[in-house]
Amino acid sequence: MTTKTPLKPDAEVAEPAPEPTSSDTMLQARQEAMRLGKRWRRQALPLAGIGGTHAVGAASAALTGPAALIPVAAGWAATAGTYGHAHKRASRWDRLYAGIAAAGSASFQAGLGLVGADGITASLLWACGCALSVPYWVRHSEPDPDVTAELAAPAPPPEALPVAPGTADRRIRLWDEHIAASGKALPGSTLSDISAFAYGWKAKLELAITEHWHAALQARKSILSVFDLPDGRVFVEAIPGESVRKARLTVLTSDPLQLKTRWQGPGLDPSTGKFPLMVAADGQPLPFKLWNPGAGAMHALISGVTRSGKTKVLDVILTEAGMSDRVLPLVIDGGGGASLPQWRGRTKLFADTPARARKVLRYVLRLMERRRPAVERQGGGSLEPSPETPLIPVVIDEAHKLLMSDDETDNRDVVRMCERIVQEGAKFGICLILATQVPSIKQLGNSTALRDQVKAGTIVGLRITEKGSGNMIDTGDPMPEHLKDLPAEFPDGAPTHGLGYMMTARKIRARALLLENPAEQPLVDVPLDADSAAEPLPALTEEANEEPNSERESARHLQSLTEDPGDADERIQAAIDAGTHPDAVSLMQATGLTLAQVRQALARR
Ligand SMILES: Nc1ncnc2c1ncn2[C@@H]1O[C@H](COP(=O)(O)OP(=O)(O)OP(=O)(O)O)[C@@H](O)[C@H]1O
Repeated sequence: MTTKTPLKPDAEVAEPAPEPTSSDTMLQARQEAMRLGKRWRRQALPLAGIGGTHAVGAASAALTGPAALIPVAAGWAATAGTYGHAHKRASRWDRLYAGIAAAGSASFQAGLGLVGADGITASLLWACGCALSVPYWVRHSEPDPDVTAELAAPAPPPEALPVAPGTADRRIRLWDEHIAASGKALPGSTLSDISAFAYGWKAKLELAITEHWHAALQARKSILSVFDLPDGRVFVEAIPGESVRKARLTVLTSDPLQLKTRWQGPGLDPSTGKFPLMVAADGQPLPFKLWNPGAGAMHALISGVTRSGKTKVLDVILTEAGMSDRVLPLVIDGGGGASLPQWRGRTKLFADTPARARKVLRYVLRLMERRRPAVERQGGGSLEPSPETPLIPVVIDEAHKLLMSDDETDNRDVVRMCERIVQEGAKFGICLILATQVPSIKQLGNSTALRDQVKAGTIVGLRITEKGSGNMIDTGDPMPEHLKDLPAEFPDGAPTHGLGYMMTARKIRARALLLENPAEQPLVDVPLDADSAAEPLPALTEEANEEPNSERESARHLQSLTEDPGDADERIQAAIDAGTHPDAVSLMQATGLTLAQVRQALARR
């Protein structure tokens, strides 16, 4: 029986190599020398220069009479030519270096020509030349690329071929087929940079030319359907600074917001004024800003229906504030002391009736005046929160109860006071943090000033129940979903307390951090700055006849707040200039002043 040895392909049958001849060896040596010469020619240049100088000097020394000048003249000419070449293309320092090298070479040529190139002068020439070459070598320490070796190296394997259609990521296939195809929700769009995270995946979305990323927001329901997901699992957000055709897509395969995320301890960063308040659907924390470094205190509005979790949001804000060495919060509980009971006795001022609320607000307005000289002393700008000048956030829970007026209650004085705080307080380190049931101007006492200033700050929108009520949220970029569409329960039946949106750069569903018992947290006793401390604290104890609900008393309060009656006069003049009929009622409606103020102002005219 015979065994067959497998046949090798023809190319693999090796021929015996022929013996190298001496001319081959010479050729190889020359090629190697040329290769090295090409690679190291820059570094060898100074040595060639020193050698040339040596040769010129030696030749001149060997000759006698005027003939001795010929090599020196030729050497100087070559040196001058070299210097001229270097000078033309070099920087200032290179020119200086080339000049020193040329002068050195010429001097040595003359010196050697005069005294002869004996052992001492030649050694001196080489030693000085090498010393002079050191900066040049340092500068050209990198050899020239070894092109010859690179050409001789085997070619790298070709890059992997693109993935054949049909074998790409399943998500891209679904996208291309059901979203990006012609006639579908986002024709011509592409999905890229897909990355997974603990609860799903993210991708970069690029829409067809002429499209805006808002179109992707509209296509959210189609995307949910294509990826077979329940509502509230797809988010489209703008990418700051990128083209309007690009957006970030977040797809949740599970919902991390279903789990409560507990507050982890104080996180206020004094350098940014921020602390984490909510956790977004992709697991990222969303910070709340108490102040903007360099730009003053930030106002805020927290809104949501009863049991949506807004008091718990205030608990986190108050705890972060109370544990900081540069924040001194004041509390007004519009719920009669039942909304924020854990803060009674734990803040410098705690007001639980409308009359006490007014006292606190008036006190805050006086603090603004007390702090005015400090702002002037620092030459304008805003007071930066510090242990010496603490930020004073005035937190008002159930603020709508104190701001809205009806037939029986006139709260316009409270609105005026709050307006002044939001309009002027930021630079004095004083801000207003309001909690209402609905993010609407109506709940802010129909004050456009309050609405505008609060909108410029932070809005936390928790669940609401009526569509028309979210009019402070439905502006700017469209929301991924209306706050009224937020579910009351998660699929497992657990309530969605704390679920909502923070109107910051990221519009993504989020849930507030939960702090069960704020009373357990140790607070820092922050003293007021000297200017503010001079203002006596209001006594919040007396009960009798506290309610200034009558028109007369409201007007008196307003009058006390308007130090300059010219303010009312200016408003009235502006309203008349704008075409308002000059009767007291029309002017009252147009200016927001009380009837008494309007009458007084008209009497002054
Ligand atoms: N972020 C959260 N995570 C989990 N549970 C929360 C969260 N926020 C609030 N809750 C729970 O929801 C319930 C209601 O919260 P909270 O009192 O803050 O609501 P509210 O909107 O202020 O209600 P009300 O207007 O009636 O005062 C509380 O039992 C609280 O424990």
